[in-house]
Amino acid sequence: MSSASSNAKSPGHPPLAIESVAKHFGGITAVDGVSLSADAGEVVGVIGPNGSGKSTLFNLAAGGLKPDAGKVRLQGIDVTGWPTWKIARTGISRTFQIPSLFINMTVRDNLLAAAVEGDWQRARDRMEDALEMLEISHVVDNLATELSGGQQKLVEFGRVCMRDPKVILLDEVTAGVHPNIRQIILGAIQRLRKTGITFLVIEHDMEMVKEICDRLVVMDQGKIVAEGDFETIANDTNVRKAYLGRT
Ligand SMILES: Nc1ncnc2c1ncn2[C@@H]1O[C@H](COP(=O)(O)OP(=O)(O)OP(=O)(O)O)[C@@H](O)[C@H]1O
Repeated sequence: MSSASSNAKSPGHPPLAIESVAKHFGGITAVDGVSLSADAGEVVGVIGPNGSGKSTLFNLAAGGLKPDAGKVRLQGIDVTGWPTWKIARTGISRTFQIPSLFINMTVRDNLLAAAVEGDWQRARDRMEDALEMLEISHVVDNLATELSGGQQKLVEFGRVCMRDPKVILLDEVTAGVHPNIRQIILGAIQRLRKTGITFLVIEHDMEMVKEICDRLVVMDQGKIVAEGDFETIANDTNVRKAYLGRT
């Protein structure tokens, strides 16, 4: 797991800064000039109705997509348009709504395959930490196909931890999982944020958002329409319009 010192803020540079990014798909504007930055150890919730641009924003930050305009900076380094593997090695790592594991490999090999360092002892230590934190040590020799959907989400979270991340993007990580697994995930986020890791989380589960997020940004039609703490957002008219539609 990363140490607090290795995730220390570079002076003047937030861990993650997204600056006026935009992405179009043909005639559709999926993300329309979004700016967002997050501090070390902060958990920022990204919410909004279906199709509002949340996943596209994650893809722009993590390298799955290249923005048509704008910049993504990681601790001040311009990583805009870098390939996913290079961005992951630099420190932004993400999970997907549907876990993307190597299904015919064991949990152990799935974790070790995500290691970024050539030092195998450190990689094994990091794996042991992840297995213990996520309470999946007992399935370490199981194939990914033998796991429940919730356990697969835990392994995907573990794979992110193997990459020594500074910023973790979680895409609906607790959707559809058993309450016990949800608690394990919440505990892991709390533990990792204390080491200085920054989180951006896409969530539809408002209880989770209320429990874990320091700040929320609300997206609608590719733009940020509101920003603030849970109470502020819950009472914001733009947010109600976004979720309930316009008259
Ligand atoms: N690869 C693509 N090609 C064409 N249009 C796309 C593509 N990806 C996303 N879109 C469109 O961009 C808009 C934003 O989609 P996006 O998936 O980012 O929204 P979202 O907020 O993550 O939605 P959800 O909550 O349903 O996952 C939608 O209109 C979607 O149809």
